[in-house]
Amino acid sequence: MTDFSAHATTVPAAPQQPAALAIRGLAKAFGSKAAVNGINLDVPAGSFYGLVGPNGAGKTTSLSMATGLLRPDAGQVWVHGVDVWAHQLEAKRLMGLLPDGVRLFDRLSGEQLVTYAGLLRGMDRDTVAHRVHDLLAALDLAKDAGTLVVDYSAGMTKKIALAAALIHAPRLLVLDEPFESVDPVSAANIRDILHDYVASGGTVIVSSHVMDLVQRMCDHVAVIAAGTVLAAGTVDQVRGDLSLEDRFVELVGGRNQTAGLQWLRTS
Ligand SMILES: Nc1ncnc2c1ncn2[C@@H]1O[C@H](COP(=O)(O)OP(=O)(O)OP(=O)(O)O)[C@@H](O)[C@H]1O
Repeated sequence: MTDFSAHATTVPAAPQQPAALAIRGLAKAFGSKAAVNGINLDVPAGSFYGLVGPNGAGKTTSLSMATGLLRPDAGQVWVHGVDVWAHQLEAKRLMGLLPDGVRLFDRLSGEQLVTYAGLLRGMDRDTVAHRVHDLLAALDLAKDAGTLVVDYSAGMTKKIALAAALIHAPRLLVLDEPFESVDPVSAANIRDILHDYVASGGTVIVSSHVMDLVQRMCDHVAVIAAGTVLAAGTVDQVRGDLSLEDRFVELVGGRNQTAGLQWLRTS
C-alpha cells in the first residue's frame, strides 16, 4: 500500500488531532464476503476528498459505516473528533449525506422534501424557507419546486437529495456518486457550490468513477480496491507523473481481454 497520509498507520490508533473524518480499522463482511477489510483513512478538515475504486471495491460500504448508516463489524470512525457510533446524534449533526440509492420520501414535492429535511434538523421555519428558496435556485430546481419527487428525472432527484443534505450547513459533506445522471451545466453549478463550501471551511468527500473529474475537482484522493486502501494522499502525491486515470489502472489493474467477444462483431 502506498500511503502518504500523515496519520495513517498499520496499527489502528486514535487520531492525534481531529480530522474532518478519521477511520481506524473499519471492517465489514456480508456472509463470507469481506466487503471492507480494516481500512484506515484521514480526511483533513477543509479538504475536497475523492474516493475512487472499481465496482464492488467497498466505497459505498465504507461511506455507509463512516456516516452511521451501516454498523461496522470492527473499527472506529470520528467526525471532527466525535465518535460516530458512540455519539450518533452529535456526529450526524455535523454531517450532510447524499447516500447512493437510498429511497427518498418521493410523494413530497421537491420543496416539501427539502423543507422537511430542515425541520427534521430542528431549524426554525423562516430559516428553512429562506434556505430552501436559495438551494432550489442554485440547483436550477425552482421551476420544479412543486413537482412530486417521484416525477423527477434521475438527475433532478440527485440534486434535490443534495439540497436536503446541505440545508443545515453541515461541517462535513459526504456525497456518494453526486454527479451520476446530472447534466454538465448542473454538474458545473454543483462543483461551484462545493468549491465555495470548501473555501469557507467545509469538507467534502465524494465517491466517483470519473477520474478526470476527481483530478480536476479534488485536492486529496484515496484509491480503494477489494476493501483495502491502495493509496491515499494529495492528488499530486497519489498520481505522481501520471494522470489519475493511468495511476488508477496501474494500482488496480484488471484490464480484461475482449478477444472472447468475437461473436459481437457485426462485420
Ligand atoms: N447488502 C449487501 N449484501 C451483500 N453484499 C453486499 C451488500 N452491500 C455490498 N455488498 C458487497 O460488498 C462489496 C462492496 O460493495 P460496495 O457497494 O461497497 O462497492 P462500491 O465500491 O461502492 O461499488 P460501486 O462502484 O459498484 O458502487 C461488493 O462485493 C458487494 O457485492
